Amino acid sequence: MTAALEVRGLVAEFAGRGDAVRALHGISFDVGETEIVGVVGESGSGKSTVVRSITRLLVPPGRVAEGSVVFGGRPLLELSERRMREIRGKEIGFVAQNPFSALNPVLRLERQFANIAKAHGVRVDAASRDRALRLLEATGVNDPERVIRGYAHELSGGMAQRVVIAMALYLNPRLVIADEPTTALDLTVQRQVLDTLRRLTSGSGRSMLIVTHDLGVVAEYCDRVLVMYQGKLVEEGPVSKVFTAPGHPYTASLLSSVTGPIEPPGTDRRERPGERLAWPLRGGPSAEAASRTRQAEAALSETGGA
Ligand SMILES: Nc1ncnc2c1ncn2[C@@H]1O[C@H](COP(=O)(O)OP(=O)(O)OP(=O)(O)O)[C@@H](O)[C@H]1O
Repeated sequence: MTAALEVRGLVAEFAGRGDAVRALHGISFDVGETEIVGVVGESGSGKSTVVRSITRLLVPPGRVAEGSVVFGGRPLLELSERRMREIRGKEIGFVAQNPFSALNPVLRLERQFANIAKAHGVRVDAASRDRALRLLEATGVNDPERVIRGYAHELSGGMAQRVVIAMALYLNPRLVIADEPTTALDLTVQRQVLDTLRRLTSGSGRSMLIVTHDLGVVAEYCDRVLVMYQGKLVEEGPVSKVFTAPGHPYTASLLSSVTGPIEPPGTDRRERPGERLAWPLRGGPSAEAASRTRQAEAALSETGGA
């Protein structure tokens, strides 16, 4: 598979009073064209630092000390900030955890779409507005014409994240990077937003790198998984393989540490006590995801997580 993104030997550190603290210890991985890759690991393992390093959004005291990131043949870490800004938004769409931090509170949403277009030299006209409306509709925003004339504060969290996804996809990026895109949302809307993200990603030849702490999300939505532990990539591979036969003790413990069922966002656990990873089987989006889930379920019982 051709790689959309190639990360090699990424080392990131945070400067402190004394020695710099190393947050990433030489991370290497690829994201293939059209692939959805999940990044999992405990809090502090470096997931967000990977994403920020790749997108060059790591701010001081953080810095990338070593390594390379090649996207579409270009070395991202060596580009000027101006060139990087052109790539971000146009070729790489970014969806952050909190949608309201990504939206401007004082500008109407249509103006924000127009600003994205303008910043990338794309003509702002009826056709570009129409494209924003169609994308909002595709992300599940009701009455996009009304919404686009309004402000961020008028939106629920779920609707705001749909708007952010529409903005991230507005200029048709080849790669979408999402850092815990549903963590800030109510459980009831998390799954709808993830379904939207996947539909608009995999159906259109895009690749996605998604950071999540939710193994159920990985089981259902991702092709491959990267497992991080203390700033290192300890395991990577197809979800079906890693979840059924984890090769690293940390992955096994991550799987076995799931003490309750891995559920779709919004599921009332009391409804189905004892079930594990069974949710895509109940009207889930694809047979493939269901099969992955069955495999993960088997892995959980093998690793003693029941
Ligand atoms: N601004 C900062 N200053 C100093 N150290 C930091 C800073 N941000 C992150 N770190 C350190 O870098 C390491 C990786 O953090 P990072 O936020 O990437 O982890 P994470 O896996 O995304 O965690 P979480 O799931 O909680 O978001 C941690 O040890 C953290 O303490």
